[in-house]
Amino acid sequence: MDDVVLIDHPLVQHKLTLLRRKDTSTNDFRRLLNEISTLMAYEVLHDIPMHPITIETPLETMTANVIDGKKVVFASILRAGTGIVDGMLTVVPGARVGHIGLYRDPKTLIAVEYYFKMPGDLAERDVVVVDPMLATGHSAVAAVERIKEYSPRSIKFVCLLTCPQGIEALHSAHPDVPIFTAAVDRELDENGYIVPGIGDAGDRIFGTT
Ligand SMILES: O=P(O)(O)OC[C@H]1O[C@H](OP(=O)(O)OP(=O)(O)O)[C@H](O)[C@@H]1O
Ligand SMILES: O=c1cc[nH]c(=O)[nH]1
Ligand SMILES: [Mg+2]
Repeated sequence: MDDVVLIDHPLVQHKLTLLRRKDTSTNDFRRLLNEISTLMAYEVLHDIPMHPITIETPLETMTANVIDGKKVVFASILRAGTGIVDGMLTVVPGARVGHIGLYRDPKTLIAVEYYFKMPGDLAERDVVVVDPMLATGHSAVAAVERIKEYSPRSIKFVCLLTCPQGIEALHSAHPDVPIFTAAVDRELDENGYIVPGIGDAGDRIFGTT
C-alpha cells in the first residue's frame, strides 16, 4: 500500500495484542496506548529536520545535531487522540499541541466539529495528526482539511488501527498525507467499527460507555 507505514516492531505488536483484549482494564489500556505511541513516535519522526549546534563534551568541542521540538505539532483528534499525544510528548516534550474536537454522528457516521485550536505559525511547523482509529476516514479527512487551511510545512497522520476503507478514504482526499499505523484490520462492521479492532477507543481510554 502506497504511503502507509505499518509499524510492525515486535514491541509495538505485543503491546497492541494486550490492548485489544476485551478484559484489559482502562488503566492498562491507557498505559499500553501511551507506551505504543512513544515507540511509534520513533518511526513517525524519523525525518524531522535537525540543525547543528556547538557543544563541549568532557574532552573537546564538537558540532552535533539537535531537533527543534517546538516546530513539531501533535494535533489530537478529540477525545481519543489524547491517548496518543501523551506518549509522543514523552520523547518530544517541547512539541506544541493542537486540538480538533470531532465526533462521529452514530447514524450517519459523518464527523461533526465542535472545537478547533492550533498553535500559530503552522507554515513553519510539521503537523502530526493523531487519532487511534481511522475507520470510515470521515474524522481524519475533516481534520486534515481544517488543518490545511493554515498551510503547515508538512502533515502526517498517525493511528493505532485502520482498515482498507479508512486508508482509501484518507488517501483519496489527501494523497499527500502519509499514514502511520500499527495494524491494518480486516474491515468495518455494519456500525462503522473496525473489526477485529479494539472497540470504541474513546470509551476504552476514558472508561466511559
Ligand atoms: O474514521 P471514522 O469513521 O471517522 O472514525 C474514527 C473516529 O471515531 C472515534 O471517535 P468518536 O467519534 O467515537 O469520538 P470520541 O473520541 O469522542 O469517542 C475515533 O477516535 C475517531 O476520531
Ligand atoms: O472501531 C472504531 C471505529 C471508530 N471509532 C472507534 O472508537 N472504534
Ligand atoms: Mg468514541
